[in-house]
Amino acid sequence: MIKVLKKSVSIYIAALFLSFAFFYIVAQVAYYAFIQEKVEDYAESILARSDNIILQVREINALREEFSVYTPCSDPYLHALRKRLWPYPLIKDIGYVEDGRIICSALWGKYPAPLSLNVFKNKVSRGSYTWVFDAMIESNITADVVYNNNFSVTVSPFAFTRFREESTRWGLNAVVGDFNHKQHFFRVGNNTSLLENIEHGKVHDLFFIAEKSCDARHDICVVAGVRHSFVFNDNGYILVFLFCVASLVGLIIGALISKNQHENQSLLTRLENAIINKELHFVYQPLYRVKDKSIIGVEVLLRWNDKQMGNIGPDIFIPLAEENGLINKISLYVVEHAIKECGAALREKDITLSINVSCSDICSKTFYQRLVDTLQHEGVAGKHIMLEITERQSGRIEDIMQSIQLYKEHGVLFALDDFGTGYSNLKWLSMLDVDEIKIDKSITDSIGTQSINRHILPGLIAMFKDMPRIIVFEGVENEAQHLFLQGNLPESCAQGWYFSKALAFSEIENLLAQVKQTGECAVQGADNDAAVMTS
Ligand SMILES: Nc1nc2c(ncn2[C@@H]2O[C@H](COP(=O)(O)O[C@H]3[C@@H](O)[C@H](n4cnc5c(=O)[nH]c(N)nc54)O[C@@H]3COP(=O)(O)O)[C@@H](O)[C@H]2O)c(=O)[nH]1
Repeated sequence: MIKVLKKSVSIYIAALFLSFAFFYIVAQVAYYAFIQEKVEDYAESILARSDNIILQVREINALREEFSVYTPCSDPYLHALRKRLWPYPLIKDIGYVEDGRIICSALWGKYPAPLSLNVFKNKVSRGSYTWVFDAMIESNITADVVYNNNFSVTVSPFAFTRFREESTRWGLNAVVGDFNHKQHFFRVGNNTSLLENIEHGKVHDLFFIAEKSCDARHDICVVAGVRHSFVFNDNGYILVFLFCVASLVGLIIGALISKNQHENQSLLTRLENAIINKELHFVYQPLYRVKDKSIIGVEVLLRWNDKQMGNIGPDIFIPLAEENGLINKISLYVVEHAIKECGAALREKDITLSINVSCSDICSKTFYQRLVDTLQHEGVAGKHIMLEITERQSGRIEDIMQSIQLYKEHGVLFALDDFGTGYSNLKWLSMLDVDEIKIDKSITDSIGTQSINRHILPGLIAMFKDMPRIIVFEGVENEAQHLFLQGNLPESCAQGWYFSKALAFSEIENLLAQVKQTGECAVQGADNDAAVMTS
């Protein structure tokens, strides 16, 4: 009980941990993508704004001729400047420049003392324009001014306010420069020196997201960047939300796994008890020779009828037994009880009993000894037993090859099951000394259909025609399949619902008796079959 409880707790802890890890990673990746997009938008918006300013400056500059009719700095001149300035939201002022000094402007009128633009150091010359960044126009008033000849345009200090606000809010940085980033015009943010270093490849920082947006027309580039913070540093609500979702998902997954484990565990315990209490029983499916429908043997198939859970198919409990180390116990049980049940019929009718075994059974000394002892005890010759193996329960093929020889000393036969599937293939066929090859139902199903497997059939038939092995087609369900086999491989054998479903032992006894009484089909032994196939 404590063990089960401990296991359940571990499952819940693991599920919660994985769920937290999953949501944490997803949140981080999503947040990274979000921030990257934001930085991209930021760079593009600054570039668009810069482009816009340049266009407005050029536009105003192109109209300068209309002021030339007035005396510079006269009232009509200033009035014309103000009128021209009005429709440009990103331009704050237009001024008249003489010898690198602004004499008057639309906003300030005539300057009491001309404003010398030559004293400012933060200057960039671009063609006929000179940009002066952070020019101090009045005490505490700075702005970017661009001028050429007698004309200056002052960019609104609020043109980039939005970007400064965004910078404060998200920690964004931007550097605006020329296309090759040799000249930097202006910067936004507190971490622009790191951004510049990253941009110039001097520093590599995985956690700094940088994006570039350029416009070749205006020879301008904006590099924007931000240090990637963890999603939870920025928003506690997201942390709480993620914690709740991850806990819920973790608990649901934990409960599902626990339930599944519990069910499997109880099924396993039930199976263990069923073996101990001999509650498993057998049905037998006959194998027929195709050409005359005579019975050459029977395959024993295990059935389990649990008192509480009802019928549980071998496709469920055999894999469960394989996964949990119970398959050997099951095989021992089958060998002992099925040979005992069928012993007389095998001897009298000279047929084979096919038994599904796992590769680990064949290599097990206990299994070998139990089979030999049972054969001796029941007085059944080894040639009446056909052990069916498949690569599904794989083992070392060299060990299996060796073990097969031991059984062969007692005349026991071997069949390679499920041939044509991934579990049984030519490599195994070439390496193992088997007496019978059972062609998987998926190949039989393709007879007379458009299935892709039908392309395999002609090759298989050609290959098996000359092969000294008993060939059994599994899962024959209709007459068309039977007729096809009769026409193409009459010496082969078949098993399937077309002939008979798996029957209780008493029914098999009746069937064998009828066959003998009516004399329709001669019952032949495996030895005869082998002889027929080789001839
Ligand atoms: N190791 C052991 N494996 C065993 C044992 N008993 C059964 N099994 C394996 O379980 C798988 C499912 O078996 P089962 O449900 O019994 O199905 C068998 C036949 O009923 C089915 N079959 C036969 N003819 C037809 C048909 O015409 N149509 C159709 N849809 N199904 C058909 O095929 C199964 C037999 O397959 P095979 O063993 O490959 O010959 C199955 O893998 C069994 O091997 C056991 O005691 N030990």
